[in-house]
Amino acid sequence: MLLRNLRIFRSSGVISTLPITATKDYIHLRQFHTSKHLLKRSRDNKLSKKAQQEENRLIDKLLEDTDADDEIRPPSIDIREKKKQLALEKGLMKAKMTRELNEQVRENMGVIRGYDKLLKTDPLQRVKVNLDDTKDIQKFSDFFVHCGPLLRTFKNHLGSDLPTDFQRKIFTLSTGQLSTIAKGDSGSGRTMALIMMAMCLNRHRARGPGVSTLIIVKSNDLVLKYQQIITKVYQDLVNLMKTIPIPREQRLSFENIDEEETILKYKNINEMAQFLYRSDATTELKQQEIIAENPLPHILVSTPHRLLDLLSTRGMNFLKINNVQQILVDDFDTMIDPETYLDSDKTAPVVLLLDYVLKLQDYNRKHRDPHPMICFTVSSSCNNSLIEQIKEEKQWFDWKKFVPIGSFESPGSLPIHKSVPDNVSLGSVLVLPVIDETVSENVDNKKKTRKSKKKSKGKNNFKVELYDMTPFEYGSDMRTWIDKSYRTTEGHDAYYFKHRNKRLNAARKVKDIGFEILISGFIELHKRKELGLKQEKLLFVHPDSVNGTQVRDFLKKTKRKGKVFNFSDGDESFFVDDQNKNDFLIINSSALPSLTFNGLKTIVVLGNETIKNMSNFITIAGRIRNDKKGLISEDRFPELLDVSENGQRSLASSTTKNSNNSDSDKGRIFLINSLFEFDHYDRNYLERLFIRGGLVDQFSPCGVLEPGFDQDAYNSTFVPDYTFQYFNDGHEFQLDEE
Ligand SMILES: Nc1ncnc2c1ncn2[C@@H]1O[C@H](COP(=O)(O)OP(=O)(O)OP(=O)(O)O)[C@@H](O)[C@H]1O
Repeated sequence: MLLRNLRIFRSSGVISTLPITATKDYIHLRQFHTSKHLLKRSRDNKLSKKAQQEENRLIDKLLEDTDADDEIRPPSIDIREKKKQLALEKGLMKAKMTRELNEQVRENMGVIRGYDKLLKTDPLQRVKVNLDDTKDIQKFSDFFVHCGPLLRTFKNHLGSDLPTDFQRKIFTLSTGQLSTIAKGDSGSGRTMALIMMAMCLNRHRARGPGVSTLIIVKSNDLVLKYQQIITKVYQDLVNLMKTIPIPREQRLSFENIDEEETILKYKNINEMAQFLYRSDATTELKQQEIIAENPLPHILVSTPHRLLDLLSTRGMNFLKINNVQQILVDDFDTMIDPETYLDSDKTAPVVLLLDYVLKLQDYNRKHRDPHPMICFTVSSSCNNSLIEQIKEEKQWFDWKKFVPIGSFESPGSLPIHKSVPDNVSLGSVLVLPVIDETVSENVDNKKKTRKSKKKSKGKNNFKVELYDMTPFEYGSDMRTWIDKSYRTTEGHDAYYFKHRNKRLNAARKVKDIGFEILISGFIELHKRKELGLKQEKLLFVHPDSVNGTQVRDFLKKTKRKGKVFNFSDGDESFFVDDQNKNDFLIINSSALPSLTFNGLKTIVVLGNETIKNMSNFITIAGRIRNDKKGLISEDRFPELLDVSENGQRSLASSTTKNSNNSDSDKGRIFLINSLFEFDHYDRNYLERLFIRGGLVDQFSPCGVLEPGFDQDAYNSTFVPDYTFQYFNDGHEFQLDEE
């Protein structure tokens, strides 16, 4: 073989001699390299066409032989294989790098404070905020250019031009039209963020006419809240523009904005924004008339129900939402099943609406951003399975332009930081009804006097005793918290809700008595001077099974006045409005999301049943604000876990307290349950809520512990079904079913 090749080379006239040495391997190697080298040279030589053909034929043959004959192929240098291998590795490396970068972006976006130049990946390159790295404080104007006067109006409205941490994150993404599911704590400025994003948006010219921002909110009250804020800001803006005492042209250059690009181009509020909610026939008709006159408002705010009503009765030509630039959903998780999210038997109206609206969008348009930007705000109790489900089941997002805000992964599904802020303490009161001998004697006594008859009329034949529920000892071991929250068969929300529903199906009369016990308990509590409840205005939160007027009527017994919440009456400012002489504001727990009650310090919750689920619990507690603006500062949500060297997690900041709320800054929640009904499952539900809320601070309002609580019997009802194991770094653990 070797000799044959040598002959070929000689006959091609390219070489005359080839060094042959005694070592076989050396010959192979040397020959291989030399052959290749000479082959290349021979191709380069200017031979006659015929000679070249012959040359090529021979070269090809040689190459074939080279490939076929292992003897002359150097054992470890197969160039083609090597090349393939390299290409593969390069590809893999590139994919790995892209993955790593994406992960880095995703992680960093959770804590992003602005534009980080170093992370040059697709999503971040889209972010247009070009912040000076040395600048720590960003203002609204860093995110929204061309909105000078509007931002000035917002500044007047909020008393500040500094965004909250949550707002910084969501505004950063919106500058690049990046979609998000944004997790935010109570009072982090979520609602205001959406309002600003809608009002400061300049519609892409290429999109043509249409509704620019569709905002979907849970309740009628919330639509009214959006209406109130948007209308006020718009009016203030119009007034501001009227008062600027310089000619229009100069005014524009002075402000360095193009006025036509701002919302001032809309001639009136109806052109700028419209608000849809279910109401009486006249109001609904009025809403339709406004749409008919102004079919393309810049902003459309609606509840899912009302928009579905309109789309099904009037069709999509009536309301042009087929070409929106942004879809913003406030408190998305409160509109779906809070436990199973989309995996529920019933499709939630908001899901139906999003399916429909997003199908309507014209994806084939040839402008740069055909897919609308979508932002959902969600509460801090949401976990990763929400994003996973939406990814699996829905075509809503363009995932290439999606970055979540906040951490959806958490060790053991416990929150990384508190979700019930530490400006709130909770006292759990148990009410024991005791037969009141004096009243029952009077009732039984056939020979009652007229006076005693009068006295017993309308009075219960029981009195009440109040006790503190035994506070939960959280301990400092994270494994115990996880065990208690997730790993017991009977200690699950689904199990508890079934149990609770059975009780809710009881006869009306039984329920009424239960309710009466709770209110009587509150009346007794209210008398206790040391709690100072008589000097305060209180928020009364009640469950669906009673209505506000019932609660108000019962509360008359305290000789203080109550008012059932009505947004239109300006009840958000109930606690700071000195003109309002009522003492109690009464509201259903489902109506609470997104309401801001400035000055609120004390909440009374009527029974476990009022707390619908974890997210509702966070919402109730999140109504108490420690800041005059109505925000809750970030440091009120401290980290829950402190990972020590041995991988054990120790309690970072929260402890059980047995005080009557000595911290004057703290708000109080009085949760009232009837000892008559309160069983292990109720207690366990609370324990899980308290742990998952971030080890809620507890206080003891009554100073007397409940009688007869058997801690061992309770513990043995909720035994963990799983064990787990820590990895060295203390973060990871593995569940093993026992
Ligand atoms: N950047 C800001 N500067 C000052 N005040 C603000 C700012 N953002 C919002 N606020 C005010 O803080 C209060 C709460 O804001 P907002 O309702 O947006 O919070 P939220 O996160 O939606 O609260 P919730 O827990 O009710 O959902 C409002 O009165 C609002 O006007």
